[in-house]
Amino acid sequence: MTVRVPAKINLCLGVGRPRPDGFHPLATVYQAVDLHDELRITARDDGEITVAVHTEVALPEGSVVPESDDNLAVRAARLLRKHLGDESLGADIVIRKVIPVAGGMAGGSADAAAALVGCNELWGGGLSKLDLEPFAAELGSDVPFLLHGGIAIGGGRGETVSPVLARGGYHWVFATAAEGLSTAAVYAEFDRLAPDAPAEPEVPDALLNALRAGDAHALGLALSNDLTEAALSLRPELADTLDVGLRAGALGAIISGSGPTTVFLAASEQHALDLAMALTSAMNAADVIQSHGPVSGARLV
Ligand SMILES: C[C@@](CO)(OP(=O)(O)O)[C@H](O)COP(=O)(O)OP(=O)(O)OC[C@H]1O[C@@H](n2ccc(N)nc2=O)[C@H](O)[C@@H]1O
Ligand SMILES: Nc1ncnc2c1ncn2[C@@H]1O[C@H](COP(=O)(O)OP(=O)(O)O)[C@@H](O)[C@H]1O
Repeated sequence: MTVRVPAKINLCLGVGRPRPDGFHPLATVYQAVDLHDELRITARDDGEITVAVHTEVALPEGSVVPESDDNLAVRAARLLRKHLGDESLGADIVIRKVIPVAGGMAGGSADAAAALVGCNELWGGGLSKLDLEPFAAELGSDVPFLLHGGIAIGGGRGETVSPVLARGGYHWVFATAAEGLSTAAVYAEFDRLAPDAPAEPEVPDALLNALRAGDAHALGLALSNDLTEAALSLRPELADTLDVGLRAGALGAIISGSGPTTVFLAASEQHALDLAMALTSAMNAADVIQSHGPVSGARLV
């Protein structure tokens, strides 16, 4: 069986001061975008769960996608099996990795969501996506969103998702970086730079109004990310990439999640092509990718 699962971007990312458990309260709006990993999963009846990764993107320096029990897809399969209570259930998982690794686009979380959906089907678990949500949340803060996809508000530490009234589709350009960024390191830098962050961050009304109206120009102006300063402090050169996109007429430019991928909103497919050309010519990105969203979450094909 094959499962396709998208990457995500955060249209806004409001971050509060850390909770007693160390996680940061978030007020974010996720959008799933047309950049997919694919998992082929076959059943085995000896209780073994294996993973192989075929990487179709340049891996950032120093990054690896583990082909071991540390892979988030394997952790997801093991967690589901524990719930189903049958140790003889096994699977061979082959990941075709297209989502940039350690880029702030939730590629590992996407694979975890896909493994939950695929193994549930393969092993006859009979669980709905809603039933899978608690397992998703245990695996990572942005895994529940990737079960559903589309556009959704993320609250709590990112794991509680609720739908957003939105219309229209959006054209995006992504610029990836040669070196990944650790999510935990960016949050730690945020704590250093913003000791007075609010206890309860909020989603800006302007963003929700832009989505309700399907207005790309208004959305471009409303894009925001509270981790920007922290990501730029660790990677100052990302400011140049954001500048290149804005000078080339992007409706908005932000860092994706904890970075280092940068995200640019275009007015049309042709405009996205122009932006992509400008970003490629500037030669400060590892790769430049055109995409669109929203798209649906993890699904069997
Ligand atoms: C920043 C975001 C924005 O959507 O995405 P990425 O840039 O990683 O894709 C997410 O908050 C990342 O979510 P995810 O990658 O699932 O994080 P987790 O595995 O739950 O946690 C990894 C580490 O990030 C920090 N963390 C994560 C979420 C959160 N609300 N507060 C945190 O402080 C913690 O240090 C934690 O140990
Ligand atoms: N299936 C997977 N795909 C990608 N990374 C994974 C996977 N399983 C574990 N990881 C680990 O998670 C780290 C974060 O990767 P990723 O989810 O791609 O980025 P981000 O958290 O920035 O969105 C990687 O450096 C990798 O070591």
